[in-house]
Amino acid sequence: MVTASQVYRSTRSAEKETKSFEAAVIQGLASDGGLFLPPTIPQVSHQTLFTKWNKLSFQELALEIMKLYVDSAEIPEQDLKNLIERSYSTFRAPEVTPLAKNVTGNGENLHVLELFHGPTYAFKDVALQFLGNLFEYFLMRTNKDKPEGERKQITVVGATSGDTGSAAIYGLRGKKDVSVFILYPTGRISPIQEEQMATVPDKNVQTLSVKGTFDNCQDIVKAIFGDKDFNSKHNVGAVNSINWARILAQITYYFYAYFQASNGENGKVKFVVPSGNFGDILAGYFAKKMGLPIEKLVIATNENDILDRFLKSGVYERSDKVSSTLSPAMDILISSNFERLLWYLAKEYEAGNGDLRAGEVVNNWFNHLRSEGKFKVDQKIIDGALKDFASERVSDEQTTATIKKMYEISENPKHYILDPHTAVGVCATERLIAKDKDASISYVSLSTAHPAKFAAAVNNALSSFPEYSFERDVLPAELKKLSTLPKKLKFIEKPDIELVKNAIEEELAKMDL
Ligand SMILES: Cc1ncc(COP(=O)(O)O)c(C=O)c1O
Ligand SMILES: N[C@@H](CCOP(=O)(O)O)C(=O)O
Repeated sequence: MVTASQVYRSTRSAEKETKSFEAAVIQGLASDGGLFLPPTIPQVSHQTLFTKWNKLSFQELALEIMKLYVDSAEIPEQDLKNLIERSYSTFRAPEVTPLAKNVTGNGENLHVLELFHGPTYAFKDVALQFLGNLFEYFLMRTNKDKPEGERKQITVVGATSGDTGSAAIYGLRGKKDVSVFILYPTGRISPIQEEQMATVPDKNVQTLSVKGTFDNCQDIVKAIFGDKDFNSKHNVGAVNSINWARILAQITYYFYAYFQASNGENGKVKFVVPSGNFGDILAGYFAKKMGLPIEKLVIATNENDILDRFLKSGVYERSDKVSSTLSPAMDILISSNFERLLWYLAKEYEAGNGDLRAGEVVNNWFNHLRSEGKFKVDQKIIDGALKDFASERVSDEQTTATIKKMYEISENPKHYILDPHTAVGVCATERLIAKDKDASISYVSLSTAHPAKFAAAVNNALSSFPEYSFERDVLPAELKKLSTLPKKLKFIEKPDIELVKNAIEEELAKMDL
């Protein structure tokens, strides 16, 4: 029997009908421009958490969590188990997302959750290795026994500020009946991030370098989803955290890390998440609402601080200009996934727990955002958000200082090197430790990328140390060789949807999928 956590509704929907998991994943963005979510978040008892789940492997946890959101009539348990096993077999760490415990070694209980052991050295791999296999699973089932020419094909279109792009490409490269087009802002990602995308030779992959910002790219992707003719002609698919499967797959490491940090007990654990599009920490929100007793979810932003400003003012307002920072993957003006949190808050505090009323409230807020560039919520919404979230804003100067300090003081291991996004989180974590003065609290700071992806920021912080060498201490051989490979890139001279659609159709015509 399908449950209310295994069907999906748009954050802006006033429709009674809900969609299946497969429909939500394949469609990506709802036709009303909203994001799909489960109207009810499933609950897990403390007994289950602390007598069963606390003993499970990453893969076993992923299965137990995903079963709660996917009806077995849609994906039989054994198939889901196989998808999970295959998705995480590509990770370099047997634990998939290992926790570096007590990194500073001075009783601060500062643990670093290493999410970068996947194929592209960023946390996006955890979801996109799974999503790539999920797309393939659904397409193979849809196309079973269909002759060539009648098979359904998906045209995945994504926007990246650096990491989603390569993770999506590595998750979908070479897969049958799928083409992948990734848009990124020219000159606003690191050299290695560009090389990771552009050096993939697979015929079903094309990277588009767009002269503009990430927000321009994200707006174009959302507009393409809204172009009914183009979408119905090409079956556009989403790999950004627009796609619910991205959030679902990221829930696992919050449970896994909590149990590692608390030694499987019911302890006080705070998670600090370097945030931009809000997809990563939103998965932590689902874990918390499912019953994992997380003390607090802390949003750590760089100078692009819409999330920090909202929690402190209740105003969700797009800044005029995006700041280029040392943590470019978070150089985002509008956090796409925040809408999902707002729906749950609207449902609880504005809509009398009504799904459709919540959709109306969210729709109104985003109509205001579109027409006036901002909207303000009632204090009860903010008070509700603050029960689960806190936020900190970290400058570039503080980011660099944190990379330097951690290199100097870390004990487990010594000379621990942070990428700038992780450093934003660790800086925020150290503020919490100083503020809380509570040795009973464990702090899990998410490390969202390997430092090798951000050479400029890491070298800027550490080059004064005579014993430090980026080539020797940071850069893995498989990333080092990328600079020697030919690049496959297409330049789009301005952030224009028609130029992008034409480029996609030009390349599709050449692809023999
Ligand atoms: C390395 C890195 N850290 C942090 C973030 C922020 O994650 P989210 O966008 O899910 O908030 C991103 C991407 O956005 C990223 O690529
Ligand atoms: N920082 C992201 C931006 C897109 O975020 P997503 O989670 O919606 O894919 C990136 O690395 O591209």
